[in-house]
Amino acid sequence: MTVDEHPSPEPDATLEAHGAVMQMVSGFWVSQIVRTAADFSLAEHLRDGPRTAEEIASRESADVSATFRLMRACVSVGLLAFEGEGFAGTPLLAVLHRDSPMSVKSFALAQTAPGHWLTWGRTSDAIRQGRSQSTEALGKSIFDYFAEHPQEGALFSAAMTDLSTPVILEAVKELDVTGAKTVVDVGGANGAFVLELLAAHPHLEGVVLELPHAVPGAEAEAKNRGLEDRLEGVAGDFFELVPEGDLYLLKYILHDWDDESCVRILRLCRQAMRPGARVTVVDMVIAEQDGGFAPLMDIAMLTMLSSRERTAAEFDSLFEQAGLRRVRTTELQAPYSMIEAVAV
Ligand SMILES: C[S@@+](CC[C@H](N)C(=O)[O-])C[C@H]1O[C@@H](n2cnc3c(N)ncnc32)[C@H](O)[C@@H]1O
Repeated sequence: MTVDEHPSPEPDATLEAHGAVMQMVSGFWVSQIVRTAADFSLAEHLRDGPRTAEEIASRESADVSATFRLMRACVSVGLLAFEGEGFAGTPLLAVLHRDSPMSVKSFALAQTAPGHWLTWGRTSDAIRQGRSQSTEALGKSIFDYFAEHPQEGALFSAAMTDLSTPVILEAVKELDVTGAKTVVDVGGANGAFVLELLAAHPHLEGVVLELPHAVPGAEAEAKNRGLEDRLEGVAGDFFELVPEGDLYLLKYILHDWDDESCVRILRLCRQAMRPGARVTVVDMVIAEQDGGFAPLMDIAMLTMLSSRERTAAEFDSLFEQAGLRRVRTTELQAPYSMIEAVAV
């Protein structure tokens, strides 16, 4: 049905629906307000107690009146509360602190940085054409863009740690590493997954296979955690060569790629696997009729990378084509699952 053929007026249109959809549409204002709160380090400045807009503006070299207006808007979205003449942080603000164990600061900054922001602006074109719009928006794929904009690339790697931490903590508890010595984090960004596993199991050694621009981030994170002696950063391309190992971690990797590319990555893991080795995939598992978070990520994957979230059957098909067989699926916090596979 075209728009012109649509019956009008729409009988179900209510004031509540008007308000709810208005709120959805202005969601991007909120994204930018949260980004700016992170950019101006409000969580860090307010950690030890309330402060006035003048104090924040002076610390951040910003306009006083505009800073007041930003902070007032932060009250509207629940990050701040009015406190006397100034503002205090709420529990929501606490996770914008860079040192919070549950920090989402890098994620807030990365999602609103040009690589994602400009590409998301072309979502209608992504749906019309059924493919990513990063070339139109950025002139290249997002990973090539990050290689040319290393600061934004580093921010993305840190954002992946933010996004991943709760899921990693669960996965590490569930993952059986018996018999494994070398763990390869394939496209591991800052290595958050493998480093958490190394911390839990002192007999393990880790490798982060990453694009050259992302390897220093993994090495720095290993050093931060005092694990640099047990982690090797390998600059490479997982479409060309995957290092030998006993356990392969592919977290949020397969959802970045089309089926053919996924099979190629998995086949290279299969070829490099030592006897008895396993591949562990952590990704969302989507259902055909899914009304949760996974369909939103699915659109992000389409728009950014021409890729997708997959059903359990679609993962099985990838494994089969790569000479692997699924042996275990563990549901992590919805909609994530950990899927383990072995060589056929
Ligand atoms: C969505 S992120 C996932 C990062 C990490 N596994 C996690 O879950 O936090 C995808 C990662 O794959 C890396 N990557 C992309 N193409 C690659 C390639 N050809 N070879 C190696 N790494 C690659 C990116 O640099 C990025 O860090």
